[in-house]
Amino acid sequence: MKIKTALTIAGSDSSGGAGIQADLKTFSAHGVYGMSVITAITAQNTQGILGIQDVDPDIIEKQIKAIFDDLPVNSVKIGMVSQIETIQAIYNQLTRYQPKFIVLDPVMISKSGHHLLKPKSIQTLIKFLLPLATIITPNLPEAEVITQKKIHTYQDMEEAANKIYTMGAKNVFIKGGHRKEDATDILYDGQKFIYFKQQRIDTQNTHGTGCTLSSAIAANLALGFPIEKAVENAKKYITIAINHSLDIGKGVGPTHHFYELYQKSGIIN
Ligand SMILES: Nc1ncnc2c1ncn2[C@@H]1O[C@H](COP(=O)(O)OP(=O)(O)OP(=O)(O)O)[C@@H](O)[C@H]1O
Ligand SMILES: Cc1ncc(CO)c(N)n1
Repeated sequence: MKIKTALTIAGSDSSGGAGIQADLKTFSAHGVYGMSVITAITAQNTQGILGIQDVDPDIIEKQIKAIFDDLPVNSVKIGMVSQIETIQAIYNQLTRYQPKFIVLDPVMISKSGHHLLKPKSIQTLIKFLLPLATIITPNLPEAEVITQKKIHTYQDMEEAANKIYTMGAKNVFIKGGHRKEDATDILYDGQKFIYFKQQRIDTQNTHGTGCTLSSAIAANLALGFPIEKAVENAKKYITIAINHSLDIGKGVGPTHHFYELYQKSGIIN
Protein backbone atom coordinates (compact mmCIF):
# COMPACT_ATOMS: atom_id res chain seq x y z
CA MET A 1 0.00 0.00 0.00
CA LYS A 2 1.23 3.49 -0.81
CA ILE A 3 2.26 5.50 2.26
CA LYS A 4 -0.03 8.40 3.21
CA THR A 5 1.45 11.69 4.41
CA ALA A 6 0.37 14.58 6.61
CA LEU A 7 1.90 17.98 7.34
CA THR A 8 1.61 19.91 10.59
CA ILE A 9 2.12 23.68 10.59
CA ALA A 10 2.40 24.52 14.29
CA GLY A 11 4.52 25.54 17.24
CA SER A 12 7.13 23.39 18.98
CA ASP A 13 6.43 22.29 22.56
CA SER A 14 9.75 21.43 24.23
CA SER A 15 7.97 19.10 26.68
CA GLY A 16 6.63 16.99 23.81
CA GLY A 17 2.98 16.94 24.92
CA ALA A 18 1.43 19.45 22.53
CA GLY A 19 2.23 21.25 19.26
CA ILE A 20 4.45 19.77 16.55
CA GLN A 21 5.63 16.94 18.81
CA ALA A 22 2.10 15.72 19.64
CA ASP A 23 1.14 15.99 15.97
CA LEU A 24 4.08 13.92 14.69
CA LYS A 25 3.50 11.25 17.37
CA THR A 26 -0.16 11.10 16.36
CA PHE A 27 0.67 10.77 12.65
CA SER A 28 3.13 7.96 13.43
CA ALA A 29 0.61 6.08 15.57
CA HIS A 30 -1.72 6.15 12.53
CA GLY A 31 0.99 4.83 10.22
CA VAL A 32 1.02 8.18 8.39
CA TYR A 33 4.32 9.79 7.36
CA GLY A 34 4.57 13.14 9.17
CA MET A 35 6.18 16.40 8.08
CA SER A 36 6.40 19.73 9.90
CA VAL A 37 6.58 23.47 9.42
CA ILE A 38 7.55 25.14 12.69
CA THR A 39 5.89 28.52 13.27
CA ALA A 40 7.21 29.25 16.75
CA ILE A 41 9.41 27.69 19.42
CA THR A 42 7.92 27.55 22.89
CA ALA A 43 9.97 26.86 26.01
CA GLN A 44 7.24 24.86 27.71
CA ASN A 45 6.62 22.09 30.21
CA THR A 46 3.65 20.55 32.03
CA GLN A 47 3.50 23.59 34.31
CA GLY A 48 3.53 26.46 31.86
CA ILE A 49 5.33 28.48 29.20
CA LEU A 50 8.67 30.16 29.93
CA GLY A 51 9.04 31.91 26.59
CA ILE A 52 8.03 32.04 22.91
CA GLN A 53 10.24 32.77 19.88
CA ASP A 54 8.36 33.33 16.63
CA VAL A 55 9.97 31.91 13.51
CA ASP A 56 10.72 34.41 10.73
CA PRO A 57 7.84 34.46 8.17
CA ASP A 58 10.29 34.07 5.30
CA ILE A 59 11.57 30.74 6.65
CA ILE A 60 7.98 29.64 7.34
CA GLU A 61 7.17 30.20 3.65
CA LYS A 62 10.36 28.38 2.64
CA GLN A 63 9.56 25.37 4.86
CA ILE A 64 6.14 25.06 3.17
CA LYS A 65 7.69 25.46 -0.28
CA ALA A 66 10.42 22.91 0.47
CA ILE A 67 7.78 20.31 1.34
CA PHE A 68 5.22 20.92 -1.39
CA ASP A 69 7.81 21.24 -4.19
CA ASP A 70 9.16 17.80 -3.38
CA LEU A 71 6.80 15.56 -1.41
CA PRO A 72 3.17 14.43 -1.59
CA VAL A 73 0.94 16.02 1.08
CA ASN A 74 -2.34 14.18 1.71
CA SER A 75 -3.53 16.51 4.48
CA VAL A 76 -2.46 19.59 6.44
CA LYS A 77 -3.08 20.48 10.06
CA ILE A 78 -2.59 24.06 11.28
CA GLY A 79 -2.04 24.74 14.99
CA MET A 80 -0.32 27.64 16.77
CA VAL A 81 0.13 30.56 14.35
CA SER A 82 1.09 33.24 16.86
CA GLN A 83 1.32 36.46 14.86
CA ILE A 84 -0.17 38.25 11.83
CA GLU A 85 2.94 37.81 9.65
CA THR A 86 2.91 34.04 10.34
CA ILE A 87 -0.72 33.79 9.25
CA GLN A 88 0.00 35.73 6.06
CA ALA A 89 3.00 33.50 5.25
CA ILE A 90 0.87 30.35 5.67
CA TYR A 91 -1.98 31.86 3.65
CA ASN A 92 0.37 32.84 0.78
CA GLN A 93 1.74 29.33 0.42
CA LEU A 94 -1.41 27.29 1.07
CA THR A 95 -3.41 29.27 -1.49
CA ARG A 96 -0.58 28.56 -3.91
CA TYR A 97 -0.36 24.80 -3.30
CA GLN A 98 -4.04 24.20 -2.45
CA PRO A 99 -3.83 20.98 -0.38
CA LYS A 100 -6.98 18.84 -0.49
CA PHE A 101 -7.62 18.82 3.28
CA ILE A 102 -6.84 21.52 5.85
CA VAL A 103 -7.64 20.92 9.53
CA LEU A 104 -7.51 24.25 11.38
CA ASP A 105 -7.07 24.15 15.16
CA PRO A 106 -7.50 27.83 16.11
CA VAL A 107 -5.11 27.63 19.06
CA MET A 108 -5.38 30.78 21.21
CA ILE A 109 -4.54 30.22 24.88
CA SER A 110 -2.66 27.29 26.46
CA LYS A 111 -4.13 25.28 29.36
CA SER A 112 -1.63 27.14 31.56
CA GLY A 113 -3.21 30.46 30.48
CA HIS A 114 -0.56 31.82 28.07
CA HIS A 115 -1.38 33.55 24.78
CA LEU A 116 -0.23 31.33 21.89
CA LEU A 117 -2.03 33.62 19.45
CA LYS A 118 -1.48 37.32 19.95
CA PRO A 119 -4.92 38.90 20.57
CA LYS A 120 -4.39 41.33 17.66
CA SER A 121 -3.91 38.33 15.29
CA ILE A 122 -7.37 36.84 15.93
CA GLN A 123 -9.18 38.76 13.18
CA THR A 124 -6.46 37.87 10.65
CA LEU A 125 -6.84 34.18 11.49
CA ILE A 126 -10.63 34.45 11.03
CA LYS A 127 -10.32 36.38 7.77
CA PHE A 128 -7.56 34.38 6.05
CA LEU A 129 -7.28 30.86 7.51
CA LEU A 130 -10.87 30.05 8.56
CA PRO A 131 -12.22 30.07 4.96
CA LEU A 132 -9.44 27.66 3.87
CA ALA A 133 -10.45 25.06 6.47
CA THR A 134 -11.94 21.71 5.50
CA ILE A 135 -12.70 21.53 9.22
CA ILE A 136 -12.08 23.92 12.12
CA THR A 137 -11.78 22.54 15.67
CA PRO A 138 -12.28 25.29 18.30
CA ASN A 139 -12.58 24.50 22.00
CA LEU A 140 -15.33 26.36 23.87
CA PRO A 141 -13.31 29.51 24.77
CA GLU A 142 -12.03 29.74 21.16
CA ALA A 143 -15.55 29.32 19.76
CA GLU A 144 -16.70 32.10 22.11
CA VAL A 145 -13.97 34.43 20.85
CA ILE A 146 -14.73 33.66 17.19
CA THR A 147 -18.51 34.11 17.58
CA GLN A 148 -18.32 36.77 20.33
CA LYS A 149 -20.98 34.91 22.29
CA LYS A 150 -20.87 32.89 25.53
CA ILE A 151 -21.44 29.13 25.25
CA HIS A 152 -23.06 27.10 28.04
CA THR A 153 -25.47 24.55 26.56
CA TYR A 154 -25.52 22.09 23.62
CA GLN A 155 -27.89 24.57 21.95
CA ASP A 156 -25.22 27.31 22.32
CA MET A 157 -22.62 24.93 20.83
CA GLU A 158 -24.88 24.26 17.83
CA GLU A 159 -25.48 27.99 17.32
CA ALA A 160 -21.72 28.68 17.49
CA ALA A 161 -21.05 25.89 14.98
CA ASN A 162 -23.64 27.33 12.63
CA LYS A 163 -22.19 30.85 12.91
CA ILE A 164 -18.60 29.66 12.30
CA TYR A 165 -19.86 27.66 9.30
CA THR A 166 -21.31 30.85 7.79
CA MET A 167 -17.88 32.47 8.23
CA GLY A 168 -16.47 30.02 5.66
CA ALA A 169 -15.24 26.77 7.24
CA LYS A 170 -16.63 23.71 5.41
CA ASN A 171 -17.11 21.74 8.63
CA VAL A 172 -17.09 22.90 12.23
CA PHE A 173 -16.19 20.69 15.19
CA ILE A 174 -16.85 22.32 18.56
CA LYS A 175 -14.89 20.51 21.28
CA GLY A 176 -16.50 20.02 24.66
CA GLY A 177 -13.30 19.41 26.62
CA HIS A 178 -14.01 22.52 28.71
CA ARG A 179 -17.54 21.43 29.67
CA LYS A 180 -18.16 20.52 33.31
CA GLU A 181 -20.89 17.93 32.65
CA ASP A 182 -19.21 15.79 29.97
CA ALA A 183 -16.67 15.88 27.12
CA THR A 184 -19.20 15.76 24.29
CA ASP A 185 -18.18 17.39 21.00
CA ILE A 186 -20.44 18.47 18.12
CA LEU A 187 -19.71 18.32 14.36
CA TYR A 188 -21.65 20.53 11.92
CA ASP A 189 -21.30 19.98 8.18
CA GLY A 190 -23.71 22.70 7.11
CA GLN A 191 -26.69 20.35 7.18
CA LYS A 192 -26.73 18.30 10.33
CA PHE A 193 -25.30 18.30 13.85
CA ILE A 194 -23.56 15.09 14.87
CA TYR A 195 -22.93 14.52 18.57
CA PHE A 196 -19.84 12.66 19.80
CA LYS A 197 -20.95 11.82 23.31
CA GLN A 198 -18.29 11.12 25.91
CA GLN A 199 -18.18 11.12 29.70
CA ARG A 200 -15.40 13.15 31.30
CA ILE A 201 -12.36 11.07 32.17
CA ASP A 202 -11.19 11.96 35.66
CA THR A 203 -7.59 13.04 35.04
CA GLN A 204 -5.62 16.26 35.13
CA ASN A 205 -3.26 14.97 32.43
CA THR A 206 -4.77 16.53 29.31
CA HIS A 207 -1.83 18.55 27.99
CA GLY A 208 -2.08 18.70 24.18
CA THR A 209 -5.48 17.04 23.79
CA GLY A 210 -6.61 19.61 21.22
CA CYS A 211 -3.43 19.22 19.16
CA THR A 212 -3.73 15.44 19.27
CA LEU A 213 -7.38 15.46 18.23
CA SER A 214 -6.85 17.79 15.25
CA SER A 215 -3.81 15.87 14.02
CA ALA A 216 -5.75 12.59 14.39
CA ILE A 217 -8.46 14.08 12.15
CA ALA A 218 -5.75 15.11 9.64
CA ALA A 219 -4.25 11.59 9.76
CA ASN A 220 -7.66 9.99 9.12
CA LEU A 221 -8.37 12.35 6.22
CA ALA A 222 -4.95 11.49 4.76
CA LEU A 223 -5.86 7.81 5.07
CA GLY A 224 -8.94 8.47 2.93
CA PHE A 225 -11.78 8.45 5.48
CA PRO A 226 -14.71 10.80 4.83
CA ILE A 227 -15.04 13.70 7.27
CA GLU A 228 -17.61 12.18 9.64
CA LYS A 229 -15.69 8.89 9.96
CA ALA A 230 -12.38 10.76 10.30
CA VAL A 231 -13.81 12.71 13.23
CA GLU A 232 -15.35 9.58 14.79
CA ASN A 233 -11.98 7.76 14.61
CA ALA A 234 -10.12 10.80 15.96
CA LYS A 235 -12.52 11.12 18.91
CA LYS A 236 -11.91 7.43 19.74
CA TYR A 237 -8.16 8.03 19.45
CA ILE A 238 -8.11 11.04 21.81
CA THR A 239 -10.34 9.24 24.31
CA ILE A 240 -7.92 6.28 24.47
CA ALA A 241 -4.94 8.68 24.61
CA ILE A 242 -6.52 10.50 27.61
CA ASN A 243 -7.48 7.20 29.28
CA HIS A 244 -3.78 6.21 29.12
CA SER A 245 -2.42 9.70 29.78
CA LEU A 246 0.91 9.95 31.54
CA ASP A 247 1.43 11.15 35.07
CA ILE A 248 4.80 12.75 34.32
CA GLY A 249 5.97 16.26 35.14
CA LYS A 250 4.77 18.42 38.02
CA GLY A 251 1.72 19.86 36.25
CA VAL A 252 -0.72 18.87 33.49
CA GLY A 253 0.77 15.68 32.03
CA PRO A 254 0.57 14.62 28.37
CA THR A 255 -1.54 11.98 26.63
CA HIS A 256 -0.08 8.70 25.38
CA HIS A 257 0.44 7.74 21.72
CA PHE A 258 1.02 4.02 21.82
CA TYR A 259 0.62 2.28 18.49
CA GLU A 260 -0.39 -1.10 19.92
CA LEU A 261 -3.19 0.44 21.98
CA TYR A 262 -4.83 1.82 18.87
CA GLN A 263 -4.25 -1.37 16.94
CA LYS A 264 -6.02 -3.35 19.68
CA SER A 265 -8.87 -0.83 19.72
CA GLY A 266 -9.51 -1.49 16.03
CA ILE A 267 -9.17 2.21 15.02
CA ILE A 268 -5.93 1.45 13.21
CA ASN A 269 -5.21 -1.68 11.15
N1 LIG B 1 -11.35 15.00 30.81
C1 LIG B 1 -11.67 14.61 29.58
N2 LIG B 1 -12.32 13.43 29.38
C2 LIG B 1 -12.63 13.01 28.13
N3 LIG B 1 -12.37 13.73 27.03
C3 LIG B 1 -11.75 14.92 27.15
C4 LIG B 1 -11.37 15.42 28.43
N4 LIG B 1 -10.75 16.63 28.26
C5 LIG B 1 -10.75 16.86 26.92
N5 LIG B 1 -11.37 15.85 26.25
C6 LIG B 1 -11.57 15.72 24.81
O1 LIG B 1 -10.32 16.01 24.20
C7 LIG B 1 -10.52 16.67 22.94
C8 LIG B 1 -9.78 18.00 22.99
O2 LIG B 1 -10.61 18.94 23.64
P1 LIG B 1 -10.17 20.18 24.47
O3 LIG B 1 -11.38 21.02 24.64
O4 LIG B 1 -9.46 19.71 25.69
O5 LIG B 1 -9.11 20.83 23.49
P2 LIG B 1 -8.16 22.05 23.74
O6 LIG B 1 -8.64 22.89 24.87
O7 LIG B 1 -8.00 22.70 22.41
O8 LIG B 1 -6.81 21.32 24.16
P3 LIG B 1 -5.32 21.95 24.30
O9 LIG B 1 -5.40 23.42 24.02
O10 LIG B 1 -4.86 21.65 25.68
O11 LIG B 1 -4.49 21.21 23.31
C9 LIG B 1 -12.05 16.80 22.80
O12 LIG B 1 -12.53 15.70 22.05
C10 LIG B 1 -12.54 16.75 24.23
O13 LIG B 1 -13.88 16.34 24.33
C1 LIG C 1 3.16 24.73 20.82
C2 LIG C 1 1.81 24.54 21.40
N1 LIG C 1 0.75 24.47 20.54
C3 LIG C 1 -0.50 24.31 21.03
C4 LIG C 1 -0.71 24.20 22.39
C5 LIG C 1 -2.13 24.05 22.91
O1 LIG C 1 -2.27 23.04 23.72
C6 LIG C 1 0.42 24.26 23.26
N2 LIG C 1 0.29 24.17 24.60
N3 LIG C 1 1.64 24.44 22.72
